[in-house]
Amino acid sequence: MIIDRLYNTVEEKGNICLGLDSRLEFIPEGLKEKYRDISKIIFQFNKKIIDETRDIVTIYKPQIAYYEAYGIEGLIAYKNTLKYIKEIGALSIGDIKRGDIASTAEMYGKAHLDGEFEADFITLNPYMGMDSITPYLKYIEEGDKGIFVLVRTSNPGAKDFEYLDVSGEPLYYSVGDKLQELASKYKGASGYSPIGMVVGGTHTDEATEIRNRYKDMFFLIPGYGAQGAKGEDVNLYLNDGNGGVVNSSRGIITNYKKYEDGEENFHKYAREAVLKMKEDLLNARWL
Ligand SMILES: O=c1ccn([C@@H]2O[C@H](COP(=O)(O)O)[C@@H](O)[C@H]2O)c(=O)[nH]1
Repeated sequence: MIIDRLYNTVEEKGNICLGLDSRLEFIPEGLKEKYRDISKIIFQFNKKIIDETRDIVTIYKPQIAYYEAYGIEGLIAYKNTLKYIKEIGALSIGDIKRGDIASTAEMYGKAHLDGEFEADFITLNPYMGMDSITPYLKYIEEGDKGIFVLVRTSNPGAKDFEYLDVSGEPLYYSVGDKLQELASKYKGASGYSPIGMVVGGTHTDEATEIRNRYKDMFFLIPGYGAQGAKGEDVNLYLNDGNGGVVNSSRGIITNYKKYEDGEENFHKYAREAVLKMKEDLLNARWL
């Protein structure tokens, strides 16, 4: 199962999920002058970063908004990035956060777990209910794919709805419990399911409770770096160093901007940021 591949890659390389939120403002001028076409500029930026980090990164997560924003050219870059990640034998999360009625969800599944935008995992928004999730199960059963569903997100606005009281508990537990029930039907050798949860690393008060309640769920943990979460925060969401991948996007891909020679060496500074993050996570584990 894809989740066992992810689990084993975490054992081998650690927890880093590198977010490819590759907006043009984040791309060095030299690369823009060299390639000119937006699709090539973005793809070459991603490729250089992937090539420089593939031995220390567990999974790559392009966020589709950063590609859609540039129209067809951006989507070509999105497609080619996912294709390249697959070609080199690395893992991908298509961060698409879709959620719609079943007949529409079927088409999202076809596009993002099978079609031109095929990724190993995709992110989903469960707000419309479990019938917006079930159309993706056939890709888990037959296509060896996985999903990460939003449960308690990293943004400040998470408090607006996700924390609303439902029978004495925050709403995110209603979502989490339903997902855990569904996930229990699909378990890999690692003990985890290809149905995982998105749990932001920026809120820590409830971290231990969430981790203990969903001990057997694999987490995608955004919020590290640019949004303020630190190693000791995100570590609360891991299970002895596994059971989750920690995403950082801006913190890695724009690290080069801090250096005078950054533009020519953007990929090297991305690697530096990954190494620093790995060390931070490792230190947090032994605190
Ligand atoms: O709760 C969530 C869910 C998804 N994200 C996504 O993760 C990255 C974070 O980027 P940074 O630059 O590291 O802040 C981005 O693609 C978000 O769309 C999230 O932040 N929080």
